[in-house]
Amino acid sequence: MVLAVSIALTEYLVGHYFTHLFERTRSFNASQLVEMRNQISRVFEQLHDLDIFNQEQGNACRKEVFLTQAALVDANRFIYETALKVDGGGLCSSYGSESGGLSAFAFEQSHAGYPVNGNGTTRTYWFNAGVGATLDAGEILIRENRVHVRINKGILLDALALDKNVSFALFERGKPVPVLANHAIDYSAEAVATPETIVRTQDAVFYAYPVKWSDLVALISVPAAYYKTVWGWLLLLCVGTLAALFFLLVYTVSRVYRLKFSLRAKLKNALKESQLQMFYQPIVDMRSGEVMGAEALMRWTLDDRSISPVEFIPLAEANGMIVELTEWCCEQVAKDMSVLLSCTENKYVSINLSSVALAAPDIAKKLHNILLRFEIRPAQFVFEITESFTVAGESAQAQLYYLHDLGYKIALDDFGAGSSNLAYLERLPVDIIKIDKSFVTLDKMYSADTMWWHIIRIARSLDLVVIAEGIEGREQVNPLLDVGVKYAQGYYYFKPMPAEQFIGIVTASAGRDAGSNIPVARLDDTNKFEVQ
Ligand SMILES: Nc1nc2c(ncn2[C@@H]2O[C@H](COP(=O)(O)O[C@H]3[C@@H](O)[C@H](n4cnc5c(=O)[nH]c(N)nc54)O[C@@H]3COP(=O)(O)O)[C@@H](O)[C@H]2O)c(=O)[nH]1
Repeated sequence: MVLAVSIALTEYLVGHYFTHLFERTRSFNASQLVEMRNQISRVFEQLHDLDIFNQEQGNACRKEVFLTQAALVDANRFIYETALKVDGGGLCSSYGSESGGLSAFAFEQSHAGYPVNGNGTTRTYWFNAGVGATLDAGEILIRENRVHVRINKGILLDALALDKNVSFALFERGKPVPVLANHAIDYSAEAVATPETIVRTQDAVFYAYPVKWSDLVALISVPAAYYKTVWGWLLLLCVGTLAALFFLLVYTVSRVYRLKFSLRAKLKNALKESQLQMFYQPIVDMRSGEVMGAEALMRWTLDDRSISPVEFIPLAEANGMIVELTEWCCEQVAKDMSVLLSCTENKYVSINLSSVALAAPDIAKKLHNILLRFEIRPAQFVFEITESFTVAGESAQAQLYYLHDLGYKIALDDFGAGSSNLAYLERLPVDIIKIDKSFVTLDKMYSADTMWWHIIRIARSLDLVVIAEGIEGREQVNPLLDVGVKYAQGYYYFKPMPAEQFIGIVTASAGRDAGSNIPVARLDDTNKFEVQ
């Protein structure tokens, strides 16, 4: 896999490099070539003028003609030689004679050249890299009408500024000998036949493309070693990345593991160091707004950070601390609420009873003893259990009956969210069901025949008190009241709060009730549905 990825990356990078070279040489064909042609054109213009003048003077190879040309060659270092055609078929050369060093010009007789049209004239180029040709491999012959110029091919290739390991050559299609090359280059018929794709051989990597200004093909190549080097580095990079990812994974897992462990250790200290606190979320009679009671919810503040019970209760369940935590919770709630409950017979408070805690022998007895110590009336105390009760087994069920027989109320929390809630209604001594907040969201409230409506029908037929959880807006209230649900808990009414604040709210509303004739509801006797 690493191998495949590194090869794919190498192909991509080498391809990218070739595209870059391709763009560079293409722009050479455009801008650099234009610049080069401009320079050459200026020379040709002067030579044309000379040619016209010479024709007017009889068109012979006279001294002024070759002297003017020699001066031109002198002024333009890239020109080796210039020549004008004179009467009789000869060439008057800048070398100073009619034949001059112009044996190279004979090259045009035997080779076709590459015509390039522009500015109403045709300029023909001859390149030569072939063996035994009369035109030097390092030069280019150009002819326009009667004017001939032999220039240094470096003017073309130097402009490319290619790396020394990059070979660039122009080929005639099908001919393996380059007409122009910066240095020795192998011919790849496959690359020329499939332009703009990368072709690899044992020795080199090729990329070919057609040259716009002629029917030549440009072939770029780099040594195979270049490809291998890139591939080697990428392979190393892939292996390195994989190793780094592996170490990162190991590090993350070990960190999370350590954090969990330390959280567990910190939870053990939390009780001793008074980091735990009980909050109370009021439960309200939606008809009158009267606060009927509260659900006690545990809070843990560690280093100014509040840790959610969703995080630490399962941790306590897993490491055997849940019994200790539940006993502490029961005692704290009893401490916080005993005075209030003794003064307000119609109010109640509930605590959450984890099924794991309930599986512990004698937990029910211990909780009852705590509540006895604080003289809490069982009718004012509710134990909330959830669907996870299935894991608790026979003894948990027996303990729940024990509490119920003593007069405590049992509420089935998050009703509907779990899969075995209906079975609980048969098996367990349930007095109250709390409809899970996921069933009474606004979108579900106004659609007919949804689950919450069926839950209420079941509760009604079993004569159970129903509390709707998660009431966040006024819009959820009326549909619930319409079907006879009276009690609710949620942010619309109150968020969970410290004990003093809750006691303040209850005390204030009790005072108001006393003066305002609002009938004081009792959970015991108002919990029956008015049958419609
Ligand atoms: N065994 C124990 N379980 C406990 C105890 N204390 C809490 N818990 C359980 O932890 C769960 C998360 O509780 P918490 O973060 O406290 O969230 C409660 C409310 O704050 C929240 N809530 C109440 N009203 C709304 C609302 O309108 N919208 C909204 N999005 N959330 C709201 O719901 C949580 C109470 O849910 P429930 O218990 O299902 O009635 C939670 O499961 C607690 O039971 C503990 O001491 N022991």
